Amino acid sequence: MASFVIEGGHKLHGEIVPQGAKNEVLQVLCATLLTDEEVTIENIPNILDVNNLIQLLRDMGMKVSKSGSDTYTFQADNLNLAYLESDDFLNRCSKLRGSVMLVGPLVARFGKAMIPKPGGDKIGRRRLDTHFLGIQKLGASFEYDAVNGRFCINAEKLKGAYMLLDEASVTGTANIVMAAVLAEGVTTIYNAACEPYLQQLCRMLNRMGAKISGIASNLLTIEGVSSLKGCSHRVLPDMIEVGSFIGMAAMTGSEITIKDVSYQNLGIIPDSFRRLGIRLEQRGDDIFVPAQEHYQIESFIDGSIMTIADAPWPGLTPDLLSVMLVVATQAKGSVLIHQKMFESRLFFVDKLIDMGAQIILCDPHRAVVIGHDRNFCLRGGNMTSPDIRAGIALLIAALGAEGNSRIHNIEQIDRGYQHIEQRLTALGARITRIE
Ligand SMILES: CC(=O)N[C@H]1[C@@H](OP(=O)(O)OP(=O)(O)OC[C@H]2O[C@@H](n3ccc(=O)[nH]c3=O)[C@H](O)[C@@H]2O)O[C@H](CO)[C@@H](O)[C@@H]1O
Ligand SMILES: C=C(OP(=O)(O)O)C(=O)O
Repeated sequence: MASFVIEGGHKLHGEIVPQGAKNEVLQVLCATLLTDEEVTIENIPNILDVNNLIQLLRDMGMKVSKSGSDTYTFQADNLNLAYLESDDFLNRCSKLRGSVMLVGPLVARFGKAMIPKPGGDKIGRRRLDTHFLGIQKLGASFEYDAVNGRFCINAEKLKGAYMLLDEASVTGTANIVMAAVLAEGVTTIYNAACEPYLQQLCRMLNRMGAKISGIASNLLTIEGVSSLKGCSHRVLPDMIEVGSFIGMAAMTGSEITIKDVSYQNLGIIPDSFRRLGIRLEQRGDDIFVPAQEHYQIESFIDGSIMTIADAPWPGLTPDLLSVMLVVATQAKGSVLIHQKMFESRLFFVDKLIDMGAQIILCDPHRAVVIGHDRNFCLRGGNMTSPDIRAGIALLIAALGAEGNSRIHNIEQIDRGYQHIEQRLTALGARITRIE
């Protein structure tokens, strides 16, 4: 397990460019399975989760060629479907949440798919009912093979259907959409998730010849087509990285410009940081965060304590709450951080409390942060990153702390943040990777 050693207390300064969005890439990579023609994707980040999925596709027989530093072309014209039965396939899928989205395209194009319980962060229950119920509605059968610990999905033919999802699952909606584009007839998905990740997937599929309408809403209508063709696609900047950098600037009192953020696709994220008192300016398509010694958390209009809570898009993504919680530890005022979706994502606050933060963990979903207004500086600590976003949040805490910190298990951070120590070192951070 690799770790980071961080010398805290240094101001950062300069410009940083966000990588392509991890959660979008995982979707569009799976969608390349839907055609035998070439699909070229630009702005693919060099991160563990994405590299693992690309390798998985290669092992399935996908032709993959790299035509630029972040551009790849994929062609699924001669897949080895027998590989899906192998232990190697199941082992690799079980390490990666995104692998669950192989089911939709495989069942749509080849009539069968195989999947173990997928990996990803251990941040609470992560059920797959929405995926399975949706694909079943299209006519596929699901069987759980307890001996090999895998789900086997089969369909002679998929047929369009109406469905009201039990929850607006991000990867669930992507999976169903990818199955429905090649189904016969019309599929209507109500209570669909509509994150920019999904909007991008649907736009790419339409460029491939799919007929999806209602993009960006929670009601998608998909008219099935018999085949899809190749296309080119550019991945949006990673909104979670953008939010992480806003938090990092605030926590370290630094002036940073985050370049080319695709501001119109950030939704409520900038305003959510503003509610913590953080000033940020939109400059063209960049975000400028000025150096701020103090920032004051707003109250609600009736004077009651601010709550920052997650919700399905266009609500606030749960993936930024850990960062916002850390930032609040040095704000003036108090805030309730309410992580509604996941029940095991806030336990990392113990580490922040050890560093001197004032936090009350009310229950697994809710933590109250009483900001220090920089009257007390967090002290460096020795900690382990439990999940990707707690990992980056702890890194931000360490950058703002006095003294040295060590963060173990940084593979969690590497899952989603490209060359993070080099990019932050270029801004003036002191981070060393210890293998
Ligand atoms: C690879 C990928 O894209 N991962 C993202 C994806 O995971 P993923 O697609 O796995 O997450 P889901 O959207 O399915 O659900 C996340 C959690 O929220 C709960 N839930 C979901 C919808 C809802 O309306 N109500 C509700 O309570 C679910 O029960 C689950 O516990 O979306 C999550 C929610 O934005 C993000 O944290 C993950 O980073
Ligand atoms: C929870 C996340 O990732 P995954 O769904 O891949 O575990 C995340 O990106 O914050």
